[in-house]
Amino acid sequence: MEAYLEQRVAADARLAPAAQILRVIAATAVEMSSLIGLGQLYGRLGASRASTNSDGDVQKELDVLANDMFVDGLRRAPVAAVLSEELSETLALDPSAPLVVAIDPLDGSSNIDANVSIGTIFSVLPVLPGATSPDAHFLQPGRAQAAAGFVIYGPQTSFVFVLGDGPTQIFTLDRRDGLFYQALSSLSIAKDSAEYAINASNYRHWDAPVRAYIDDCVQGAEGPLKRNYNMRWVASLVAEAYRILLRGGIFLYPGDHRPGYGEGRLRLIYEANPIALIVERAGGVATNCVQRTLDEVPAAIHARAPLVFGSSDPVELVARYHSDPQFSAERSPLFGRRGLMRL
Ligand SMILES: O=P(O)(O)OC[C@H]1O[C@](O)(COP(=O)(O)O)[C@@H](O)[C@@H]1O
Ligand SMILES: [Mg+2]
Ligand SMILES: [Mg+2]
Repeated sequence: MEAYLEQRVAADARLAPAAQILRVIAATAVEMSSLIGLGQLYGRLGASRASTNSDGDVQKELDVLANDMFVDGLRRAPVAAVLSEELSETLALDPSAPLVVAIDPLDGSSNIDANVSIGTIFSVLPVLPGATSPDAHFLQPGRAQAAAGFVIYGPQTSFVFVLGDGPTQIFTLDRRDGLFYQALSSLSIAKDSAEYAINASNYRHWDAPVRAYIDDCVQGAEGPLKRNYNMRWVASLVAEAYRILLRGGIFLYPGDHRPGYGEGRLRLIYEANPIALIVERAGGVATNCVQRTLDEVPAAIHARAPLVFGSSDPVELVARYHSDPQFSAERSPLFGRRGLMRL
């Protein structure tokens, strides 16, 4: 990985600060990977604490440990401020630094004790000239990101990132020497796929267009989409994103009618935006069901956003279900009934 970073910085010296942040995150991820690998031998990392995070979620031991480890690491990088899922307010670091970092230190917390893949997601933004508060740096649309990425701690620990205007990269940790090596030389998300990921237990809470799309997937070859689908739901965004990068598919976490879930569950700045950049730079599409995620202007530092991403064909199809109910009616005689009953 070092050779890749050096080569990019040699070609464009302006990438040096972001490259330094990637190095620090990679080094911290190596430590995280080995302690996660110890599981119960280290202690109950998945145990709940008495505390809650910025969003009211009960914090797990590993959420807090991961937050402390990454924040400590970022103190050694050119970072002006850190926004973390686990901190209610932004943390000011080096006021002369050119970049800020938003981070979900531990993604997929519900999977810690279950020995299922979990991860770390981060977004690097340039400081906003003339910002009147530390929060203002983070309230930029995701297209402004200077770098972004995630680490997945699974059977393999891999570091997936974008630096500057480069394409998505995947480097995998060789646990024998503690270094990351390039796993794939070029990455391109399949344009189409018959695999979808959604938490279907929320079906009754979804809006009509999401229900219509999933209904049509479930009908398979007998339905309007005329093909059989397969479903996955890991409940770790990093694991769904990694799978989709490798073999295509669509992920949906839409807004729904549960209290507090009008904008879904995922946070725009440190979950949706970095995943969206990685997906776009690998040829995929990411939206809030209708519009491009990277064009959304965050309303608040911990704001949520509906997130749909993956292969371009199904993601664009979901947008059509939302923007044009007639489209669904034409495709599916069932939608007429759905429309009458539910729209
Ligand atoms: O439990 P649900 O509603 O299916 O939500 C699962 C989603 O929540 C998350 O766990 C949210 O992330 P955190 O674990 O960082 O809060 C995502 O990784 C995952 O996609
Ligand atoms: Mg998360
Ligand atoms: Mg988290």
